[in-house]
Amino acid sequence: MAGKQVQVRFCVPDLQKERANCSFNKEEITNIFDGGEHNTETRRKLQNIIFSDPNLQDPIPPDYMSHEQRYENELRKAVYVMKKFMTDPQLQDIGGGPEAIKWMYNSILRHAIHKDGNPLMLHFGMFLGAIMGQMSEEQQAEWLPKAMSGEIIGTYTQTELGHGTFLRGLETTATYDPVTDEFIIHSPTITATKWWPGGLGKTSSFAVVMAQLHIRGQNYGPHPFVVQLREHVTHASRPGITVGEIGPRLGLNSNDNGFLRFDNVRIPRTNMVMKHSKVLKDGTYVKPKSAKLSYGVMVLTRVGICYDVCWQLMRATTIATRYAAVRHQSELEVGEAEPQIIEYQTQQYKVLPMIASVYAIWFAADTLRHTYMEVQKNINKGSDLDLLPELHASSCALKALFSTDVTDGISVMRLGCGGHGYLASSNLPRIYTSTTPSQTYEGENTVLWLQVARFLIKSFREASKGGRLQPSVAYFKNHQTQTRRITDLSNSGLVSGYERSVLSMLEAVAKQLQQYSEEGMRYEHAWNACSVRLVNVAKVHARYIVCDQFVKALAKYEGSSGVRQIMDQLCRLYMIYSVTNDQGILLKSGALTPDQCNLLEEELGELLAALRPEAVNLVDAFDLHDEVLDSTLGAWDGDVYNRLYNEAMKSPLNKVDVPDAYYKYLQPLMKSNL
Ligand SMILES: CCC/C=C/C(=O)SCCNC(=O)CCNC(=O)[C@H](O)C(C)(C)COP(=O)([O-])OP(=O)([O-])OC[C@H]1O[C@@H](n2cnc3c(N)ncnc32)[C@H](O)[C@@H]1OP(=O)([O-])[O-]
Ligand SMILES: Cc1cc2nc3c(=O)[nH]c(=O)nc-3n(C[C@H](O)[C@H](O)[C@H](O)COP(=O)(O)OP(=O)(O)OC[C@H]3O[C@@H](n4cnc5c(N)ncnc54)[C@H](O)[C@@H]3O)c2cc1C
Repeated sequence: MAGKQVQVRFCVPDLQKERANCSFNKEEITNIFDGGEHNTETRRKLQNIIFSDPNLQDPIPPDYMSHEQRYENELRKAVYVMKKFMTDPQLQDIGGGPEAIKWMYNSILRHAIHKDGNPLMLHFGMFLGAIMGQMSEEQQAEWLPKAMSGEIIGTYTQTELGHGTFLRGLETTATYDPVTDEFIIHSPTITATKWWPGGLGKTSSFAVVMAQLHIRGQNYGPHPFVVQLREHVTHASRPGITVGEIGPRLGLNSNDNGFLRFDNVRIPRTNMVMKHSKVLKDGTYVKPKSAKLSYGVMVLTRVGICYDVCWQLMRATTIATRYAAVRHQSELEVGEAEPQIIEYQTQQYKVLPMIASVYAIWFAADTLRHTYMEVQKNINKGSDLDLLPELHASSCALKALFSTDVTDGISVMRLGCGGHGYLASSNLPRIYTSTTPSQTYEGENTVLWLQVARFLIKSFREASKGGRLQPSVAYFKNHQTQTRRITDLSNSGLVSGYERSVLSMLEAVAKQLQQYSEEGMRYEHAWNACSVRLVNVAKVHARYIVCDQFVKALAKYEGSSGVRQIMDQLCRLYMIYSVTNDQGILLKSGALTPDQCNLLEEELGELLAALRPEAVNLVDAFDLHDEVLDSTLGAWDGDVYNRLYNEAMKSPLNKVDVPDAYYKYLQPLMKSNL
């Protein structure tokens, strides 16, 4: 919706009623998701400035624009935002400049400005991420100011036509020529063509390129290099560079995801990204502390995705919950007025566990972010990298779990809005199409689950030998002495049920791996033959992490009793929702009995009823501006039917009563049948 309005405080009677009684302080919850009162204040100031700026509005709804118009419109806004942040005095007051742009693009506000992708997204995300996280200090001094000011625009090009997942299989080469002190970047085959990177097609003048490093005939594996793709000023693609856009996609079509080929393009040796590995002038290769440090930008982005999908779930739950309070349908009692659909327990079961999931995701993402910062600190200090496997496994687990949960959750929110949820103006289709690729990019989820399983199996074997365990698998140490069944159904009891199920699943799959090996199967094939089970155990371990973090976050919470109480209920709901969904697994492992499952299902119904009166207040507490929601069904005022009608009026087909197509096609047909 091309919204012009700012927050309207009128709301329909259904929502007035929902908002009349609220048992908790909404602002306290808003502050949690902003990361503190100060951030809430900054965000609100920022959104007031941004949303009242006519230059950041869309001239027509993007759904009615062509591919080129969408790209141009988003690029116009992205560049305007950059200029505005550099010059607008109102924004200097709240800390304008490049850091603030980065802050804004790493917040939920980016979804309000750019409705379906942003050609500069990769610049602010992975290009700057590679400069700041992967370049030496001298390199940063050279590249960072140019990238921050927009003098150069960059992207991150790793995936090729032939290989996305298997990085060691990348075909682009960077061959060192000691005579000229240059690397030669080359795409030897069609499958070596870089394919997918955001902002690559028409926007970026530079790229971080992942290529196999060759020195004197030896391959040192994939490493990052900075390559200039387009000329300054004219922006023409440079000699030896073939670059363009890859065409329409399921969503995110305002971005210019691109392809790129190199024909023996020479770059200075110092364009190799050299914080971790280096190549000296004489061709000596200096090894990094860990070969996987060059994968660091991906790890950072996986952490970012956990937050990003959480914002998408906040948007979808806000829309579906408000709509469920406004929509009346069918009857609970024959002859009575049609109830709000949120009165149906099945509707509550759609929205409330997803609201609880927002909290669960947020707390686990926060812990992951702290682990990331800890590892970064250690890398910068040059200290040991003990926590690197933990960070890798947890970031893979949570990125895979949250991207799946949220994509599924958004789909449930859309279905929960009936037919209107299918309309573009509800914004649920676009929220879905811009979230579902997070299951593929930054590591295809099945592949990430298998990385988690690798870590689990290794840790399980370590535990059996009494070895050192990383924090997320510290619970493995008890596995030989523990009985399987849990006796109490408290939150910590249920967390323990997950632990025991993971251990039981691991025990079984480790046994199967062992058996295959003893039968003479090579380990890799035994692994493949067990991989469905391995993925399953990785998923249960990930759910364990999230449940455990939710319980721990609440144990530390020091806010008001009202907020504490509602979060306790949400945590309990998340636990029971998860356990009852996974009951087959918990029953099979012997952690739960059927009677215990019945008790939990009863409690689930009670929790839904207890939380139902707070549903609208809970989503209000996310404090999402109408521009962030961009939805006919989810706006704060709940004026759903007028909004739906007004949006329909914007369809270009409604400009005339009888369209030209009638005269061209239909009239001849209808005439001939007269
Ligand atoms: C936002 C929108 C924009 C989107 C952008 C993109 O999509 S950009 C494109 C995004 N593209 C993708 O995301 C591509 C996804 N693919 C990949 O990330 C990798 O190819 C891989 C991780 C699947 C395998 O890598 P491999 O074949 O090199 O490794 P291996 O399996 O042989 O394991 C060897 C050891 O390395 C360990 N280890 C591995 N990674 C890490 C790490 N990051 N840190 C630390 N450790 C790591 C692993 O645990 C194992 O340890 P162990 O057990 O020996 O102690
Ligand atoms: C919207 C979008 C934006 C993107 N942006 C960028 C970008 O900016 N920069 C960039 O470099 N890339 C980008 N990508 C590419 C993305 O990172 C890759 O698509 C992703 O890593 C998956 O790789 P693939 O496409 O080669 O899939 P494949 O690896 O070919 O996966 C296909 C199937 O094979 C299975 N499979 C593969 N390997 C294994 C295995 N070892 N074990 C079991 N199953 C396996 C997978 O599970 C999957 O089911 C983007 C992709 C999308 C969709």
